Order: sequence, then structure tokens, then C-alpha cells
Amino acid sequence: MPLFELPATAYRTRFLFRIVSAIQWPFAVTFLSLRLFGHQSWLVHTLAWVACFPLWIVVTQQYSRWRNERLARQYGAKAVPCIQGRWPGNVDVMLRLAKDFPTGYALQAFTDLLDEYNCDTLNMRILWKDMIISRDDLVMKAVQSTQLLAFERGFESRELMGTFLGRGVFVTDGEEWRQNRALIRPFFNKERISDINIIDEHAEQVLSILLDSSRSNSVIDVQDLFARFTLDSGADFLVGLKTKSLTARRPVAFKARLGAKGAATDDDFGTFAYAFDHIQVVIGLRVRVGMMWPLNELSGDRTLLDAKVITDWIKPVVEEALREKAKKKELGLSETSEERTLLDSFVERTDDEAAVRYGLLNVLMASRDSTAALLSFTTYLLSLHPEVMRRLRQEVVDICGQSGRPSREVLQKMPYLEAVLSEALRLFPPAPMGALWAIEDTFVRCGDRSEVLHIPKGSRFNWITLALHRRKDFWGDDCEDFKPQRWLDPKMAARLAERPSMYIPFIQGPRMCPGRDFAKLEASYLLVRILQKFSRFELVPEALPQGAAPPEHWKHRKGRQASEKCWPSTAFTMFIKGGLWMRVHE
Ligand code: HEM
Repeated sequence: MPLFELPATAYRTRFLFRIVSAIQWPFAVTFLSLRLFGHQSWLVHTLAWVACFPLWIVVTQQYSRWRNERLARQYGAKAVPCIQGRWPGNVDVMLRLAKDFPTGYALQAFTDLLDEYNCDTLNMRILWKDMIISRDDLVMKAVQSTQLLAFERGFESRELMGTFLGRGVFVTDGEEWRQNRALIRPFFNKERISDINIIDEHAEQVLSILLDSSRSNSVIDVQDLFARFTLDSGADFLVGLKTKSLTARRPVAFKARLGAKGAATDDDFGTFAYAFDHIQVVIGLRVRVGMMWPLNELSGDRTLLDAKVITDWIKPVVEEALREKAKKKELGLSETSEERTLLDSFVERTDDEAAVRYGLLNVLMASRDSTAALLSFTTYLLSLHPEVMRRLRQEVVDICGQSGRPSREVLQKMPYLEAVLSEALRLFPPAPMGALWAIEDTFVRCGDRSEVLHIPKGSRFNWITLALHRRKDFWGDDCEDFKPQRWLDPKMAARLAERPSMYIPFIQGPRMCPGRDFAKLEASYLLVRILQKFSRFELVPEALPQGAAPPEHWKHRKGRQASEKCWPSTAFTMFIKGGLWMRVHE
């Protein structure tokens, strides 16, 4: 078995291997030189050993710069601008990012770097490894779509996320990814996702919780509520599993403590939800810290405890499905295709419990957290903009009435609702960044079309959707404001038609989100049902758990950060730190 195919938990062995392979050449060259020239003096020996590693770094860096420049010249391209940090290997930049991510405004550290260097694509080159960040739509389009073949998720991503996502669709490439994707695709066909019944059962529960809360004038964490709703409807839709998290204990206002993302609860479901969130926070930190993350986890894998909680939760369901399959086989029965869930489909392909479990977890993670983020940020923005809330409610009441279940067709004829959701997805894209590794030297045309950039083989390319969606040159001086009406402006529509890559909440190309329509349907449906009943959302920041209020120093920063009333944060997906505590008014 090649070393890079060791299980994800063997990250320390791989890290050691990487260090050994990085130092073997300077070690060998120094050893041979000393032997060859027969020096005996301890001074020469000491100097040679001390100098060999920095010297080696200088030589290899000069070589790589020369090689990249030569290649770029050959293809009429230029190198991606590179950060010149104060410390060797840009260690100061790495420390700045590691410090900023847990305490800063979501991904602002990347935007600040791009602003400082006055460019849209920048090589952070942390520890002499090419790590590119970009808010350039054409560069992103090349990486995600037209030149995708030159990029992969690779073993790096399986090492980062393997204990959580195994070899599921998010972390595989080539034929294995195609097979994973083909298995998921049929579950998003029109007929299946038009079945509002699946969503409605859970939407009714949300409504009844909100009604209770409104009638008792109590404060409720709606982010937590939305995460339960998307888990229950996602599990029902994909697995046929009744997770019933909406009936479990919820965090209590003014008493809740800070969870991994939002607020925490202390029951069985709370333990699972904490693990599901916390594992993403740990992995999110690994991604941002870069290749040195194993140093942070030398004493042990910080995902293992969470992975065990998640496994204990989902394993019995998969084992039951495998037993059912065996039983049916024995009796010579087969299921009709209408009844089949994603779980059945996975089980049909393999008897490997872990493969099925990871397959499900990939889709559950995608479906629960991103749609919950869309719902939470939309509600947050509506609470800040009563004029938008009024207009949206008018549309809801005019088209759907004050009660009753809107059909998919009706939901698609609500232009203002569509505009509100698009604007929320623009300002707070639930998946605010993503990454792929370059497997060959690639040349991509950048935003103003005047230049071609060279992305060196082996580099990690990070697209920052959040920064792209807030670019002044695309969205105007009010790019950070919540203005759903911009989506109804014909000039905006023309601009988007001409440059669709400027707006990519679901990314683009072959890896584009397959759950896009289901997510929009789920969010639209729940919002309409809520707005039929409620006319005002009132933020109650005092109910936030300790440590979740936006820090004072944000007031001195620019843009949304200065006036934000909640703490937008990010792991895999965006979330509001500590939860979104509100009173809802009938
Ligand atoms: C507002 C809600 C959603 C947003 C904004 C969203 C966004 C995205 C984005 C940006 C990606 C690409 C991630 C990457 O490759 O780095 C993605 C992938 C994916 N999404 Fe979604 N998503 C949403 C909802 C859903 C739902 C509801 C499901 C399933 C029920 C789903 C299933 C998936 C899957 C399976 C992938 C992996 C695709 C692949 O790698 O080929 N998503 N999503």
C-alpha cells in the first residue's frame, strides 16, 4: 500500500515521512561532501550541518522560482503575486491566519490580504508551499469548470477529512468521484424533489415551535431550529430516517452555553449535533492552517471523538439496511424504484458498512448545514430590514394566502422571494470557500482578460466565494448592503447573463452542487410557511451565550463587519456563532 493511501488517522506517520523526504537530500549532500573532502574539524562539521537546511531551502526556492518563471514565459503568462512575509516561509502570515480564523469575521483575513496586495489572486506561499487564494471569477471558473481536469481533491483532502467523510463524493476524484456522484444524482430528479410532503411534515413542527415561542413571548435560537429542520427533512428525504431532532430538547435562551458553532444542549441529540458541528470546525481549522496542521494535533487526532459519536448514531441504521438487504435477497424480493432512498441505493452497491455510512454522511453534511445557513442568514437579514420583510410578506400573502401549502410551481412564481434568497446567498454564501490541488502546471486567464496566470503544479487553489460576492466592481458601491431589489433590475440580469461566473453560491462546472433545487425548494417552502404566520423577527442579542457577541474592535473595521449584529463565522459552511436568538411576532 503506498504511504499516501494509509488511513486518515495516520497523519503523523505521513507528516514524518514528508519531513524525512524534505530533509533527505540536504542531509545526503552534506554527508557526502564531508566524506569527499575528508574534513575532520568539528567547526567545519558543525557549520556544514547547521547551514545545510537553510541553504537547501534557498537553493530549492531559487530553482522553483526559475522553473516557474521559465514556464510562465514559455506560455506568455505571469506568476501569481506572492506574499513577502517578514519571517522565512511566511510563518508570520500562517500565525496571523491561525489567530484570526477563530476570532475574526468570516474569511475577512483572506480579503484583507487580497486588499493589502491590491490583487484578486494571491499566493500566500506558506512554508514554501504554493497556497493560492482567489476572488477572481474567471480564474475560479477555469479551476472549477473549464480546466478542472488539471485539479483534484487528492489525498490531502482525504487526510484532512477522512475520519468524517471517508471516500465520499466531496473527497474523491476521477472514476471514484463519478461513481459517487452518479449514485446521488437520481435523488434530485424533479418528481422526487417536488414532493412537498417530505418537507411539510417537518415545516409544520417548526411552525408549531415558533407559535409556542411567539405566544409565550419567549426568545428562541432559530439557527438551531433550522439546523434541526434541515437534518430531519434531509434524513427523511435521503435515508427515509426519522431523526426527530425537532422534538428533542433545544437550547434555552439566556442559559445556553456556546457550542461548536451555535448554542449547545446537553441531551443525546445535543451530543450528536455538537460532534457533527465540532468535527467540521476542527477540519475547517486544519484547512486554513495548511500543511503544518499535524503539529497542532501531535498528541492525538482531534476528530476521533466526534467521529465516534457520529458513527454510533448512524451505524445502526446502515447495519439495519444491510440486514434488510440480506433478508430480501434470501426471499428473492426486490424494491420498486419509487420507494428507494439514497441509503437503499448505497446498500445495493456494496455490503461495506463504512462505505455506505460515509456516502450518507457526505450528503447529510451538505444538506443539513448549507440550507440551515441560508435560512438563518436570510432570517437575520430580514430582521435587520423590516421594509424587505414587509414587501416579502405581501408577496407571500398575495400569492400563497395566509395559510395553506404552496406548491413547487407557485413557489417558482415568487420573484421577490427569489430575489431575497439570491441576495442572502450572495452576502453569506453557505459554502464560502473551497479548494482543489493542481496536479499539473496550469495557465488560466484572469479577470480583466489581459493576463494569463500560472498556477504551479502541486499548489493548493482556494476560491473565496464570499469575497467574490462582495466585489465592488461587480456589485457596485453598495456591494455589502442587503438589497434584494438589485435582482429585479434588468441591468443586473443583463450583467449576470454576460458574466454568470460573478455569482456562484453552488459553484459551477462538473462538481456543482447537485442539491441546489432541493435546497431552494426547502428554504422557500419553510420561509413562506413562516411568513404566512409571522410579520416580524426581533433580534435579541442579549440572549447569546457568553463569547458569541461580535467583538468591540469590529466597530473600527470597514464594511459590514463594522455594523454586523451577529458573528458570521465559518467551518465547512457559514454559521452564526452562538446562534440566532430572536422573538418572532405573529
Ligand atoms: C443553500 C444550500 C446549498 C448550498 C449553498 C450548497 C453549495 C454547494 C457547493 C458550493 C458545493 C461545492 C463544494 C465544493 O466542491 O467545494 C456543493 C456540493 C455538494 N452539495 Fe450542496 N449546497 C446546498 C445544499 C445542498 C443540499 C440540500 C444537498 C443534498 C441534499 C447538497 C448536496 C451536495 C453534494 C452531494 C455536493 C458534492 C458534489 C460533488 O463534489 O460532486 N447540497 N454544494
